[in-house]
Amino acid sequence: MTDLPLNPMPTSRHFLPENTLLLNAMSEGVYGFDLDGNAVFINPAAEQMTGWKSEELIGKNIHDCHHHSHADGSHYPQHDCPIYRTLHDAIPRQVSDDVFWRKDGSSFPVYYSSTPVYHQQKLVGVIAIFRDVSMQKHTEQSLRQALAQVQALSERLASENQYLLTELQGQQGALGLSGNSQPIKQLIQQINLVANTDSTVLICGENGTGKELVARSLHRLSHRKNQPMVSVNCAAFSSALLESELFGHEKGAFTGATARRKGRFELAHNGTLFLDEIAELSLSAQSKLLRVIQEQSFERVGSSETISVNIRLIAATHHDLAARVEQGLFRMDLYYRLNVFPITVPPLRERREDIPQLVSDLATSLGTKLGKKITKVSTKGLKKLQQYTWPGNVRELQNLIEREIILSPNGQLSFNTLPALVSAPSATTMLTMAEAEAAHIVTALNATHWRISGPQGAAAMLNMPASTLRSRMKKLAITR
Ligand SMILES: Nc1ncnc2c1ncn2[C@@H]1O[C@H](COP(=O)(O)OP(=O)(O)OP(=O)(O)O)[C@@H](O)[C@H]1O
Repeated sequence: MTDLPLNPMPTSRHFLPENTLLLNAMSEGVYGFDLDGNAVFINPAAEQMTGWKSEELIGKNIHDCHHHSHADGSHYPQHDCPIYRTLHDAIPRQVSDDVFWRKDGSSFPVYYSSTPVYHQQKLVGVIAIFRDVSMQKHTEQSLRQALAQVQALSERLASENQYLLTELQGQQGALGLSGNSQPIKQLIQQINLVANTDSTVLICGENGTGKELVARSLHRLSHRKNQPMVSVNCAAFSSALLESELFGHEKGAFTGATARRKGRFELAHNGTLFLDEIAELSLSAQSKLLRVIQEQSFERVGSSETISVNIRLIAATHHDLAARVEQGLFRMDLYYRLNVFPITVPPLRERREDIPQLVSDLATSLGTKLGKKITKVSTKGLKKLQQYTWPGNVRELQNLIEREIILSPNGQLSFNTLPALVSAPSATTMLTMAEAEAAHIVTALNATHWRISGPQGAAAMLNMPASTLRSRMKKLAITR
């Protein structure tokens, strides 16, 4: 019988001899080290990653073979190596910013762990498990580069946006509202008074006077300016569609509702909701709107879940809303809810002195849009513009200037091509405003064979919606 020492010295066989099959099958590299730091076990994955064969390394100091230098090539002393530190203090470690050197002198980034191994409660060595993380590092690097590009782009966009906003403000004055007449000054004063409150504003005025521009100014001057301003043209939707447009809908709420959709109220949360052509709301939509204004909450079409929102409401109409209340077409309670702070945008014919500045500002911005530099506007032409009644207001003037710029060969606007109806009646044949307007409408009707709507109709010629033309005809008692 051979005498066995009381505490036999552990050998490599104590390194998991039963588990070598399992270790050999692992895709991570596995090294076993004895207490001197010499290799006692190497699996095939480690061989493949480093290029060193097991038989070339067993019994040798692995640190000297492929952990001798840092990634930058500087010396890596063995006592600094986390694996060897584990051999001495038995503390497990994980490292993700190191490299291993291959037999051929190249290196690869590794993630590794060093774990102490015990036999009969005595430390006998360390197991190091490592993975080649070149791919991950490469992907990480690409992602970092992509992120840096996205950040640079978004910074550029933000500064371009800031630049464009400044340009726009420079071109059109603080509010984008050209004009210096008393009515415009009063309008700007009202805007400044109410902009930074949460009060509902009702903007009234004829078509093309600048109601939407006023709404945008109110939003831009409010504390909500960095939140969205969401616009809805109530005349553009049928009453059924308008409800889902305003309040959103659940999937399957109606035929064609193939997905859940947020409504404009939800989209405008914390911002401003601009309801244009408010008079066109159906009575059913009016009562729903009233509830939202009262409770600041609503349900999506097809849902019973109540959604709360914080919204500043601005409404606009070219109709006389009070008259529509009298006619039973508009709910009185909603009218009072909307009419908290009414603003009336004056028609262009009541502020003709603004026409020169409007022409100058509009010609500059339209010239830029059309790629033409406008150098001159004839005084005779300007006078003609100031004598016209402008039923289509600033929009009509804008369209006229655009046409004139397109037709002008030399960057000079003379307005010679204006139809006869634009020229002023002589002093002896001076008409009242209503007479002039009626005459203008009748001329357009005659020219279109009394067709009101459609692209060949008088409304299109006058740059106004057919409904507006009909109501003007009614007001001015124009019949065929
Ligand atoms: N004071 C102004 N200064 C410069 N541009 C203006 C002014 N008023 C209106 N405009 C321009 O005229 C056009 C018509 O204005 P806007 O759409 O705001 O009118 P609106 O009253 O909302 O018209 P509608 O009732 O038809 O919706 C816009 O292009 C707008 O920028």
